Amino acid sequence: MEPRCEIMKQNKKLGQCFLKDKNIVKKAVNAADINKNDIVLEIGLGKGILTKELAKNAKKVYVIELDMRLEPFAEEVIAEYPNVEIIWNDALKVNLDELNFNKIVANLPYQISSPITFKFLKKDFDVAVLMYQYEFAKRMIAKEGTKEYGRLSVSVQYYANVQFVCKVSPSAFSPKPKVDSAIVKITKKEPNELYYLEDKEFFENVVRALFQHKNKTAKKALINSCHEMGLNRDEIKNMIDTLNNLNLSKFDLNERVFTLNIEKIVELSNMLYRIKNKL
Ligand SMILES: C[S@@+](CC[C@H](N)C(=O)[O-])C[C@H]1O[C@@H](n2cnc3c(N)ncnc32)[C@H](O)[C@@H]1O
Repeated sequence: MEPRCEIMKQNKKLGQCFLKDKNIVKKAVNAADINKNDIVLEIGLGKGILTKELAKNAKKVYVIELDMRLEPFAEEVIAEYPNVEIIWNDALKVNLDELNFNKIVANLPYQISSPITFKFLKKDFDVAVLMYQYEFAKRMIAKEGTKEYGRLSVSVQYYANVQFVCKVSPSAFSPKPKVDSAIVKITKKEPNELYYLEDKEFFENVVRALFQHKNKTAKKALINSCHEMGLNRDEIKNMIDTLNNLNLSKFDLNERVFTLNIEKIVELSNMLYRIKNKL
């Protein structure tokens, strides 16, 4: 008998464009180099096309899926691959610390791309191979000086090395999405590879403040978005004066924000933090 889901209406709000191209599925699994020691986390079961390929190669696969209408597909997958465990929940609400995985592979629901990526970056893992909307992937891997470089690029590349695997056309999915997609490979940096930060939260606030005005000079961006750092205009102006007087920094506050590399942004954040807290 045809599974119930064959007549299920796919929910676009849940990003339900399921993969049908097996070559793309294999590319994702190969990019993650899945082997029998791996415990893999996948977000979004769909009809299980990616889950099955992962389960064939891995020791165990956890899949977090929100839509319980997909249960018949889950039953079919588990009958064939008992090393699959489905967690019926919103991936944004699941406590990932309770799952012991070392790799992540997923054709993500694009509406949660940003929050789920930041949730992953807080975790330790060997590698994540993830499908994103193409434009989002380009922003993730963008380098300073390009038009795609922004808050996402800095926030992700601070914690991880990001590599473009391949572009994926709408015809790889059913139904076809209106946009191109891309597979990206994310490798977390080791703690000793990370630039030293005085304060993570303050760094995030500085990045947010700067990239609200990425075509302006760093000085103007900081003044215009001072509230993002919990400061008023006089306070930030005084801090900038102090910074200029110190004349220690490796950068020029008259540089445009989108030309600042991560090292310079970290340095700027640390200097401002020290001035603010009189350290
Ligand atoms: C793009 S489809 C991918 C499905 C399947 N892995 C594939 O490649 O064909 C995204 C899947 O994520 C599920 N989903 C959407 N939002 C979710 C959320 N917040 N938490 C968990 N699953 C979610 C959808 O129901 C859908 O099955």
